[in-house]
Amino acid sequence: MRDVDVDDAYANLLLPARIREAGLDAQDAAFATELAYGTLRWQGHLDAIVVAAAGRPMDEIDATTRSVLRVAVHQIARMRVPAHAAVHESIELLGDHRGRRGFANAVLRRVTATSIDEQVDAIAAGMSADDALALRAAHPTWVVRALRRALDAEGAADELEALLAADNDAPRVQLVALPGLAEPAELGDESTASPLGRLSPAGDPWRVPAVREGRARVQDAGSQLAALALTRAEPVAAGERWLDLCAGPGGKAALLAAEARASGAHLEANELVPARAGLVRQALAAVDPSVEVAVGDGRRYADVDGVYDRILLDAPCTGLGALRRRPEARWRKQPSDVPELARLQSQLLRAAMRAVRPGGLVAYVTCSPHLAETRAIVQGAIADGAEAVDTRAVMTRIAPDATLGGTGEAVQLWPHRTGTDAMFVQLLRRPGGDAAASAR
Ligand SMILES: C[S@@+](CC[C@H](N)C(=O)[O-])C[C@H]1O[C@@H](n2cnc3c(N)ncnc32)[C@H](O)[C@@H]1O
Repeated sequence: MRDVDVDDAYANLLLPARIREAGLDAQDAAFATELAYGTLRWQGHLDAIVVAAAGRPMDEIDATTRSVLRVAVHQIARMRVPAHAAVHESIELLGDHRGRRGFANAVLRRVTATSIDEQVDAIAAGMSADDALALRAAHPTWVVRALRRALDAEGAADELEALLAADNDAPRVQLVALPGLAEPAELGDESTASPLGRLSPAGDPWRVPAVREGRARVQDAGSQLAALALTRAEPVAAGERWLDLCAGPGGKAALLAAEARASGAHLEANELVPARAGLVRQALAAVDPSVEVAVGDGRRYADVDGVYDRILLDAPCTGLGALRRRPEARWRKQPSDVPELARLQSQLLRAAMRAVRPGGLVAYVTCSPHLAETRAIVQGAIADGAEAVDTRAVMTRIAPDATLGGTGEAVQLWPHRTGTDAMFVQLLRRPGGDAAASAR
């Protein structure tokens, strides 16, 4: 917790390694995971309780004590750990540092003196309605507002609380059976929104042989649907050239590569960050090691005119649609990230629309429902001449049972409806070319 707090470590990379080092059994590993991920998801909420009890802001509490207090209050507020046990174990984590122990003891005595609900009600009194909702649902207020605007755009603002609750639920791991290499039935019995997907059986997904053998992967069903929208929008002609423009770490590239192999298309991948390009190569190794992975800024494809038949632009974004999978992410993002990302997204989409051939398809995808990263970017491309393809019709054909959101011809998936991350998908066609070229 301290490494995430102080060094900006990623919990989902750090925790599995720490659990392995500690040699925890499955039950203790599950408990440690809920302690860490739950505390990180609820951090803003827990901090408000700690600050009220401590009478000082979090940044005036040393990092170790801060982390210990958050974990302790999470156990008291949200897990079924008896308060005396949570307090005792937490204080022990502070070793023999008398100052920290005394302070933490005093704070936790206050926290355990009344019910958590009463404390939260007292903190919320006098707050604006948005701030109070943000406190109760443990999201920053600007994120609550952005999510409400995105839901409101499709007339579903009344689903906001359900969405916030879904963000706070630990999601089950979802798997994809790579076409031509594995069948979904090999992965388990519980289906997902994707025709290629299954919920991972409880425990480590590596216990599933197809996952160990690289024939299946961990992947959210929303990501699967986004990739399939591009590959299955219309028939593939042998020899088509596909590009995954922002491919790292390679989840969708692996699925695109399997789809390309099955249909006689050729995939190329590109990624800005060299280390992430390495992850793309790893992801592709079991599917098609011959896929070329270029390293560089995707905006340079603006100089490549009309070369590709299909391009996936899974754009760098705020990730506000995947908050349930990245426990600490919501507290790290800033509203000021949005305009900067939107500028990059527009430039990348302009490059993709140039690099695709006339009549070819670009899938613009984000794992964020923020309207500035979704609708506004697509509207910009359409103003520049791109043609919107009815993505809803394509997705309905691929996933007939999924409850699709979105406005116009775009698809917006939602965790509380489809059990997926909140992926946004819009297929765009470069004007010109002829219909025959699309179905060569
Ligand atoms: C949303 S992620 C892509 C996820 C990937 N499609 C997958 O399914 O695993 C966006 C990626 O774009 C990369 N990126 C950021 N800026 C870029 C740029 N200017 N050109 C190319 N890639 C970029 C990021 O490093 C990141 O790996």
